[in-house]
Amino acid sequence: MTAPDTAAPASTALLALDVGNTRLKWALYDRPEPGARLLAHGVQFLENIETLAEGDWRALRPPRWVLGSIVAGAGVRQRVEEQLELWDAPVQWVVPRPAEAGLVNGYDHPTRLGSDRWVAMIGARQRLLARGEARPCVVVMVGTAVTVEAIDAEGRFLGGIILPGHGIMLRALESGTAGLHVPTGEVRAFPTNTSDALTSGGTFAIAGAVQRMWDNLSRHTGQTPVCLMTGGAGWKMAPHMTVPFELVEGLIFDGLLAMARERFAASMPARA
Ligand SMILES: Nc1ncnc2c1ncn2[C@@H]1O[C@H](COP(=O)(O)OP(=O)(O)O)[C@@H](O)[C@H]1O
Ligand SMILES: CC(C)(COP(=O)(O)O)[C@@H](O)C(=O)NCCC(=O)O
Ligand SMILES: [K+]
Repeated sequence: MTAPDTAAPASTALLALDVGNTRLKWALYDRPEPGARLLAHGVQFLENIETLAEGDWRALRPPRWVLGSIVAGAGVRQRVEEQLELWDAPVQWVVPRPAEAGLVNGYDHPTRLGSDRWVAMIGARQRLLARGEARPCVVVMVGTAVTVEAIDAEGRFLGGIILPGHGIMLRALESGTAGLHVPTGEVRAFPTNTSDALTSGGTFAIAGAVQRMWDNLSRHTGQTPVCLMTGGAGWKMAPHMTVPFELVEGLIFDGLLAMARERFAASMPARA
């Protein structure tokens, strides 16, 4: 039996969430698969989560599915879930698996990997495959923390590193010393004042860490890796990188769409 043409079409919209330690990023798509149309998107600092249901989300097309990555704590998760009560759609929070969407998880305990790292790597792998580049890949995420992951040409996540982001590095130095309370400086090759010394130090630490992982992966695979960089503070690093890289927005959302296809596409209404 087919539904009459006059019936209102059921929503096939997907709300994708990326909840980090500083900000919640969200994107609403018309369907749960790569290539879906972006209907709306936004970002809120975690302290403003309570405004979402009455604010940004109020007039949205109601999603049928909600798929999210969260690395913030249980309290934040609870607060996000309260806002999601606006709709009937239950939320699925990603838990990294041993393998998913073409990627194999090399972590000792796969579920202990940050879900944002797993989802971004799936997004990176999909992006490379879509353009026919099954090459080793370094994935850099510059957020509250910085993560640098290594994936080989076959889609195996070999391992990755975690280091403090710009803000945490500065706050750590400020709180651990007497003489480092200074304004933000410039990145210089040879800093000659405290502000520039701190800003350059943090930037070189991140750029150097990426260089090191890129070298490790080159040596391990014997191939030249692709480097994809994403995250809220990626633009700050872009002028100072020492390996060839691409700054890509929304790697996490690419990953969430690929996972959504595997989870939800089967329950999509057949297209005319
Ligand atoms: N408007 C902005 N101005 C300056 N820095 C920003 C801005 N937005 C984001 N950032 C930087 O990006 C980081 C947050 O990036 P994001 O990817 O949202 O992190 P997370 O996923 O950890 O919440 C902040 O720690 C800050 O360094
Ligand atoms: C490393 C992270 C803190 C990064 O968080 P973010 O900067 O995106 O807020 C997060 O991915 C996390 O909590 N990971 C769990 C531990 C791990 O990945 O090994
Ligand atoms: K993140």
